[in-house]
Amino acid sequence: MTDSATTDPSTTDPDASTADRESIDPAEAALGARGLTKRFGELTAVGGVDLAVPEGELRAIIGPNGAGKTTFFNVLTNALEPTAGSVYLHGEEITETPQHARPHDGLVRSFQSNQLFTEQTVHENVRIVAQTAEQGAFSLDLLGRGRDVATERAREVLELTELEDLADETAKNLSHGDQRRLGIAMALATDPSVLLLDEPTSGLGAAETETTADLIEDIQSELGLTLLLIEHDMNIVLSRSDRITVLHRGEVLTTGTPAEIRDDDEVQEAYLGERDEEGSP
Ligand SMILES: Nc1ncnc2c1ncn2[C@@H]1O[C@H](COP(=O)(O)OP(=O)(O)OP(=O)(O)O)[C@@H](O)[C@H]1O
Repeated sequence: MTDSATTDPSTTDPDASTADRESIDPAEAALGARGLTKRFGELTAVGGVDLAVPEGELRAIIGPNGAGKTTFFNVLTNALEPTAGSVYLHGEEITETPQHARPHDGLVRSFQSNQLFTEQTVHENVRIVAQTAEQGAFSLDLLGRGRDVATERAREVLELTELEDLADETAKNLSHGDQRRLGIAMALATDPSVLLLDEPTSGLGAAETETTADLIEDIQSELGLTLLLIEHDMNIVLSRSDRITVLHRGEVLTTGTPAEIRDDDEVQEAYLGERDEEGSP
């Protein structure tokens, strides 16, 4: 885990703005956002969010249902065009970069199960993505070098994600948890520097949740990736994240270390308030 707690001004200044709670400027972060906003008509799903994730940090994004987490991911990747604000990747502004070009810059989101090539093997799924990522470098690839590089990359990624034993299995036959793992492997095949994971453990049982969390921690430490993770499982969030950003009604409620977030009254109120509104105990 990265030790960034010592530079967190929110520990000394309770009135610090949300931007001040970040230890660095968004424009200098591995992944940054400034004033990022997405409106759907009258509804502001994401309203002026500032985020600055340093290199190598595992940052979780949490918040009650409807807080804007998925919309925030969508505007970071330009799957949805932001209404306002800026996005930065390794110090470069990428707000105008189209969605399809962002993996080339290193910003990648894990593949969802509906994006798998279900009739292909696990190895083919990863190789196809690796080869597509290589295409720029090997566009006149008459000797098939791109395919060789992609095959080798797929082998490395399957080893890293512990999918080698399932390499020849057809993707549609995988368990839910292994399909999630394959979605992460496919993202890694593009050689990202910043990886976005949207609820990687949702719908998984306790054992598969733990193995997926172990995998996420392993790939972060082995590849030195910067990771942004939307996650509902608070045990995972509190035990695995370096820092946590809490979204509430489209805005950053606070950012802090797991210990700070666990003890934050405002965070507890946000979650409890939401439960009250839903009528749950
Ligand atoms: N395409 C859309 N058109 C209109 N409203 C939308 C759209 N996408 C999301 N919203 C609304 O924006 C708000 C934020 O939704 P979002 O899915 O980003 O929240 P979330 O924090 O990811 O929620 P959950 O934890 O339930 O997945 C919600 O009120 C949602 O209904």
